[in-house]
Amino acid sequence: MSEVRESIAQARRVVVKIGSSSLTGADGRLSGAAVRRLADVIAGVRAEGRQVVLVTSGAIAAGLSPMGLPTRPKDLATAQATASVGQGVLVAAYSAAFEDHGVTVGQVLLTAVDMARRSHYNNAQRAFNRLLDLGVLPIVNENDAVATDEIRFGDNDRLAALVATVVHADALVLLTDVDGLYTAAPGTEGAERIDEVHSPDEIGGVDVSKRGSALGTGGMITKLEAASIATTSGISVVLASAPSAADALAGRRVGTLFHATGKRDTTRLQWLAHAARTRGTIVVDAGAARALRGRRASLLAAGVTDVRGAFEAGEPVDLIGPDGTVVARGFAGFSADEAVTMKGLSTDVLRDRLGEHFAHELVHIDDLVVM
Ligand SMILES: Nc1ncnc2c1ncn2[C@@H]1O[C@H](COP(=O)(O)OP(=O)(O)O)[C@@H](O)[C@H]1O
Ligand SMILES: N[C@@H](CCC(=O)OP(=O)(O)O)C(=O)O
Repeated sequence: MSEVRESIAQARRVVVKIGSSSLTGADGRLSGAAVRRLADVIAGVRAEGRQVVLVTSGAIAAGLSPMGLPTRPKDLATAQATASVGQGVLVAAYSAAFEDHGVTVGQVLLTAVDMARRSHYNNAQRAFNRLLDLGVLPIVNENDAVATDEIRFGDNDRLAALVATVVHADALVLLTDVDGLYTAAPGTEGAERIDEVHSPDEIGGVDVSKRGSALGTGGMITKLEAASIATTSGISVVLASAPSAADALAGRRVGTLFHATGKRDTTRLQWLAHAARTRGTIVVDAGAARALRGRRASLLAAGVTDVRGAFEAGEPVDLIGPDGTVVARGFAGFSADEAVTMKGLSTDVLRDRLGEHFAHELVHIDDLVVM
């Protein structure tokens, strides 16, 4: 067994994600020392000529003190306000820490829609590429201040995996408060660290049900989802503890390595096929199902017989045929409520009855993947 994980050691473009639990002290507040330690490690990686995108949680944790709050707020509005205050504090802490290394940082705040809709996705991709070309370190977080319950990721694990696909990263390093994936939650008797995962089947029996820390949101479940998104897109993943960040990035045998299973340079559509949780279902007639299977056409409202679930425009939906089999997955061009009023109508009728805005595909051909 090789001592160095080449897929990580050789990675030229790396997305590093750090969770709230690793950025906070015992009091649950942002730890300046933790921010500086991470900045030291990332500056070292960049000095080797590698490019890094940092996805960092911690906005809510950083907002607790200025807002005079003892614990993470439960209601969405207060969480949004706290994140809005804390995000500035968080990025200021990183800016100062990276300035000591002569590294300029740029803040990028994303919502789930930015990762789903083609136009937003392309826009984000262009911004990342230019920041990296200019030698800037992009610092990413979810745009918590405007993300509603329906559309928010909530955890940053899946966001980090999607960012890794957007920037065509070679590797994704997830830093957390535990030194890898265990066969059961750490502390459980007999739980052992898993060194490498070659395929999802190997970890089918792993218990990830135990929640993470009070500040972290996703626990291990969202980390495994993130690993699945990235590895099926050809990106190797290491899950490791924050103190072992330097070793993890150097490819030393710390944490858990998830080997890439898919091809590199996949698009957001492969993510859609493999890992997206769909928010609803659009039932199509036999003709539309044939056209979709032949990858010949967008889905028009005329071919839709039923709409199920509650989805917003831009969210992933299953497209199923009259026999109930999933034909394709796509990003909906309209919300479920809108789709219900549009179903079965031709484009001309939609234009006449509902106006120009509705005279469009329900799912554009560029926004769907045949299953
Ligand atoms: N099988 C498992 N292996 C490792 N950790 C697990 C497992 N099941 C649950 N966990 C929990 O997941 C936690 C990490 O998730 P979380 O607190 O959300 O971290 P972060 O803030 O870094 O996203 C660990 O502290 C651990 O308690
Ligand atoms: N966007 C939120 C992060 C949410 C969160 O806690 O994520 P994580 O710690 O990665 O599970 C914040 O900055 O507070």
